[in-house]
Amino acid sequence: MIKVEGMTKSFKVAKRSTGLLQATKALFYREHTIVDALKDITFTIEPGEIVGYIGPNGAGKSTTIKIMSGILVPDGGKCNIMGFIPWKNRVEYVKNIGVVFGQRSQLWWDVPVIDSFELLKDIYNVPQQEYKTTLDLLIETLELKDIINSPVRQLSLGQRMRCEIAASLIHNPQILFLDEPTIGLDAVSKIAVRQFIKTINQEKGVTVVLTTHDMNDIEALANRVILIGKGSLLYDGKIEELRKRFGTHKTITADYRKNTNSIVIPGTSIIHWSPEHAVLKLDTEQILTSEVITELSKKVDLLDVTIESQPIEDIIVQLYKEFQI
Ligand SMILES: Nc1ncnc2c1ncn2[C@@H]1O[C@H](COP(=O)(O)OP(=O)(O)OP(=O)(O)O)[C@@H](O)[C@H]1O
Repeated sequence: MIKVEGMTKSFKVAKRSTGLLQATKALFYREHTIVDALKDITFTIEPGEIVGYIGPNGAGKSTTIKIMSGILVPDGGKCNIMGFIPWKNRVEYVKNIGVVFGQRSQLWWDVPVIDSFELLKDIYNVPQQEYKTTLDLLIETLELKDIINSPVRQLSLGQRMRCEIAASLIHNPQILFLDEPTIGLDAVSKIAVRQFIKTINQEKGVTVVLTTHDMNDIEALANRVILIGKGSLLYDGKIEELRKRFGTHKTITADYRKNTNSIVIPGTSIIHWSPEHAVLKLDTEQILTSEVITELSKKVDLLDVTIESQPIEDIIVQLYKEFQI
């Protein structure tokens, strides 16, 4: 459905000069630097997938989304989405995609939300009956009933984001590009947005490409991640695989009957210890979790044990360090 091959994009950025002399010079002659936003990016996305497109600030995520939505033209490489070249067949192509930029609004600021929806219906030529069915569904699932008649400027960020997502789906697209859809939202709104993305993916088969800095979004939604850094693709695979390969730390929390001997188990480190409670960290490449529990039960009279895998957030931070991005 989405095929990106060897995609490159650079930006020419004017160097900013400091000092009066340099600023005067810059009036006549401007120095430029080239920022390689994307270097040889290749991936394929199948219909019905939810893919998390992640990377640190400035990695090239938004640039990729902009190219895939037809807003930007790459310098090199190929991009074929549902048989379209996004920036060439833009008018026809955009009927098939929905785009949400969390930091920017596609709704008209001063008019009631419903008027923006009506306008989008006309822009995309959505038949009245189809529009009504879609709108009813969006109003119900995104809980828009009480806000749809308010102008966008009066909405909270969470309310606006729900309207943005609805707006991107008015024309029933098969692909949804979401660029940081949960940025700045409170916990409840984040969960609502995630739930909705899941629903349209499962019930309507919409393919979703999602960029986010919130790893909870990724864990809740994506089963595959594409990691980019400094414009290069660094990892493309399943989240479980990412965990297996990079998330080798586990935390074991144990409660036991009073025992004043400290707990030393090779392959583990003690994060916290008290006579009735201990928290150990282990590296599964050095010792199995089951071996640690066995050793623990030899040393203390266990009452309760919990095992926690390394949070995906930690794994990603570790990856950023490893790839030096
Ligand atoms: N219009 C532009 N002009 C000049 N440079 C740009 C432009 N757009 C992006 N860049 C540069 O390209 C690089 C990639 O930017 P991009 O916005 O794609 O990153 P990102 O991964 O989306 O970052 P963030 O997480 O901060 O949103 C950055 O170095 C950025 O400064």
